[in-house]
Amino acid sequence: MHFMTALKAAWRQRDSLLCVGLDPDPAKFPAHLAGRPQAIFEFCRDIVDATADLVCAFKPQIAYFAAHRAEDQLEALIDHIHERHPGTPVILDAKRGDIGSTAEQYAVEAFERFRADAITVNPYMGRDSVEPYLAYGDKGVILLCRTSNPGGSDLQFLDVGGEKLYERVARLVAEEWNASGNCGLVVGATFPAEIARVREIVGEVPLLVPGIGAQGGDIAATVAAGCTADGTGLMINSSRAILYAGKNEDFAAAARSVAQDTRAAINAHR
Ligand SMILES: O=C(O)c1cc(=O)[nH]c(=O)n1[C@@H]1O[C@H](COP(=O)(O)O)[C@@H](O)[C@H]1O
Repeated sequence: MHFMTALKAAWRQRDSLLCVGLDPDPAKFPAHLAGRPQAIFEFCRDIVDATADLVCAFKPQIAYFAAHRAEDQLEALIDHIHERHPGTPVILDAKRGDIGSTAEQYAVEAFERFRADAITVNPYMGRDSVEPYLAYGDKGVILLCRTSNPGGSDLQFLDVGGEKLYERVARLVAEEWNASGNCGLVVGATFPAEIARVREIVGEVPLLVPGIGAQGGDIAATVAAGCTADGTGLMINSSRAILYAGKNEDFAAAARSVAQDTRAAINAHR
């Protein structure tokens, strides 16, 4: 299924703009998982099973798996999501960016090895570095635009001939790179004014918005700035605040409870 079709269905069917980020850090796992060879998979699987009916997407962050030589567990996790929770889009957060021939390999990795429905990509190297992902017409390509971190301003806020660099990225994506309708943009919840500006530039293009929860972004301001006229258009990501809500064997139930509250807080402002 086309990533955008699945995303729109998930927004509607789950009544949710919440994306749960899967950033597994074994140092923060409940004690009963210590030393288990598949702990990363088991932790994420239980979070996924406890929250799937509440989300519009899951976003596994590849570094948290690769750092622990656990790419096989990432593969198993994405397979699990597709099999047990069909129709739930999986965004592989890899923030790739390289010359075309290398990008082709990254695209194979994301879409064929890991079977992700979408990937995050850094647009800094320009169009030919993004084309290998765009060539998978049914997969989502979500480009960094105005990132949530303080240092994002170092480059993204530079004036590039009468507009800021992040505005140029938004315009390029909306007007040129999105010919197949499979692009999205990353805009941090920590910068609601820029979410509004990006929404103004890109029309209905979906925005992945990390930065609520642990990074302190404002849910009400994010929703007000970024929703489209039909009350959708956003994948609002929270990772640590949901994953580590509980510290014991009931961690998945604790995660569900925070995910429920977060979805309700988002929906209260749509
Ligand atoms: O592309 C991303 O997902 C991303 C972009 C950005 O600007 N800021 C940002 O925090 N992220 C990711 O979103 C997640 C945020 O995690 P929490 O702060 O724990 O909710 C992490 O996986 C980050 O890598």
